[in-house]
Amino acid sequence: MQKFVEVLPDRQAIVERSLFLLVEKIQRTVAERGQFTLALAGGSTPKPLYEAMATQELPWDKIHIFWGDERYVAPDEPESNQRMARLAWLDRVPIPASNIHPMPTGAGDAAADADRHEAELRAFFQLGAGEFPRLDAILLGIGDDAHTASLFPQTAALQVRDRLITVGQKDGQPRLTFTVPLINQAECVMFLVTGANKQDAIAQIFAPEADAFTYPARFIQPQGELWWLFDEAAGANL
Ligand SMILES: O=C(O)[C@H](O)[C@@H](O)[C@H](O)[C@H](O)COP(=O)(O)O
Repeated sequence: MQKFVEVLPDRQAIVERSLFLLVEKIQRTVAERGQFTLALAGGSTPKPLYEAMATQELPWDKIHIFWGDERYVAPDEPESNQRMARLAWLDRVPIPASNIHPMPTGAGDAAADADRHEAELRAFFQLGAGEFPRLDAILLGIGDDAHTASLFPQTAALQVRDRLITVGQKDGQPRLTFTVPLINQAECVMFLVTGANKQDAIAQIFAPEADAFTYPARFIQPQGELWWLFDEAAGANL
């Protein structure tokens, strides 16, 4: 694993830096392998990056979009991560509809939809039993409780090691989420973190010793590159 930690002046600087890194990776990977697989973070932090991605001239037919987690709501609900990314970005570029792979939330049963998405990913990546796909990039955020994706503290999702997709729980509400092993298989994981309210979580995530079940982002140790992009407020104690 190669780890990169950058504290940037503000949110706009994070947008510009992450845009540069992502566009460069997309162009290089598509040139080398003809495809780029990217999983999006939800929440509010990445939205300006998604808006900036919508302005880029990229080989959209070679880019496949996934989500690292999804609230268990319909895709037209305000809390939907899929809805945010489509409005900010995907509806504004000529990416084929078949290149967009949202987490299903329509079965009325989160576990059934998790199984369905697991099967979709296994088919897309043509996986054999027990294999995990290596996504080219996974974008992630951090909650002020040090959760990432929908891997929340002291939840069963943190222990799942034999699946790609599982059901996370936030305050008793189900969410679909990438598992720790799926995230850690990635070529590149990029955390985008802003705001002073994340300082304590970051301190625990970067501490030499701390309990990963209490601070779940500590479980994220990808095979490839690990990028942490902070604004000064979030990265003040680094
Ligand atoms: O579905 C979600 O909400 C995200 O995937 C979640 O993990 C998010 O990245 C963090 O909670 C940070 O959220 P903010 O960017 O809004 O601070």
